[in-house]
Amino acid sequence: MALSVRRPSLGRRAVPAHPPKHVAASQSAPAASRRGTPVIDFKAVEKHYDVGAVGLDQASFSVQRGEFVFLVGSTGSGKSTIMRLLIKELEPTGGTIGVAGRDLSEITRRRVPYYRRNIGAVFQDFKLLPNRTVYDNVAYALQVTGGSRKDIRAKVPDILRLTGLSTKLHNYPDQLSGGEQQRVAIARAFVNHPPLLLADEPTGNLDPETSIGIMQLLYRINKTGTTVLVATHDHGMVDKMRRRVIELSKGRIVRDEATGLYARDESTREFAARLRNDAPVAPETMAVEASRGSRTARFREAAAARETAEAEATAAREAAAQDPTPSRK
Ligand SMILES: Nc1ncnc2c1ncn2[C@@H]1O[C@H](COP(=O)(O)OP(=O)(O)OP(=O)(O)O)[C@@H](O)[C@H]1O
Repeated sequence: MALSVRRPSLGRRAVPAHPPKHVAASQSAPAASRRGTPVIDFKAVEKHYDVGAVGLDQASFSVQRGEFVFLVGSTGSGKSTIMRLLIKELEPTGGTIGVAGRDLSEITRRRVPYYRRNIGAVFQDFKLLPNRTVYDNVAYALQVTGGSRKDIRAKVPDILRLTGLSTKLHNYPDQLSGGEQQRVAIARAFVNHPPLLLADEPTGNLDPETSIGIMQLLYRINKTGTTVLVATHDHGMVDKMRRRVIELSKGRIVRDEATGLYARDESTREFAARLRNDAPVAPETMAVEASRGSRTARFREAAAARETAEAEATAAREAAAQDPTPSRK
């Protein structure tokens, strides 16, 4: 279940060069206290690699059951580190990580394979077994977790139908397109119906059309109640889906929006400052404004409020004109 460090891919949109150091995570994300035990709970998590590289720096965020969350950020910002910590391929150097209420530091090495059964993982490079058919690749995931033959016969065709692979079950991976191979990888990750699905650059090697199909599939899986965490550079996808977005920069969480874009939306003040070539707005203010919704949405709200006020004033004028009662001085 190795997660490899991603190589930068072309066409990525840069995140701000100097994002705010601290942004209160979950400013617009669901409040954990209101919604029970989070599926993922990072508290001040640090990951410093032996060579001195910072993987994560005081990262705190939580994800509730059934959420669909994008992790975004430039290359080396810490997305894969989060994924690898979640599957216990890495240990944090500080802070605590909870999964479904369980402190991961309490899971012994021997118990890690059992823990991982609750997590489906999908990677950019598919990691399929080349000498096994589609059916066997998926069945294998059940075999290694002790699934019976009956279990396999019942579950594999089901998941192949869900992932649109029913006609490809006898194909080998090299007889499939990239998108189909990724579907097999998702089928394999989801055949046990894990409550948590992690996808690290699931559309990284795929063309835009195929990427949409893969995202739709992840969305469908999310609709079954599975919590989905996707690390991606695919800004088109993030912008289309309008789901929760957590942005990392140099291991820090710099943005957490309930329905975000890939790149932080520009606030009205930032826009004005840019137009006037003013002094920059304080980053904390920008982040708070950004978390309140897009500029377009605010313009629409303001216009709607103006229209309502005008309609009310007109109605009041008309009512006054029809009212024969003289007004008291
Ligand atoms: N095994 C490792 N040993 C040393 N440093 C590492 C290791 N893995 C990651 N790092 C460093 O930790 C930081 C975060 O890396 P990580 O792979 O989490 O970033 P990322 O956001 O997933 O990047 P990408 O988008 O390129 O996949 C980077 O500076 C990276 O060089």
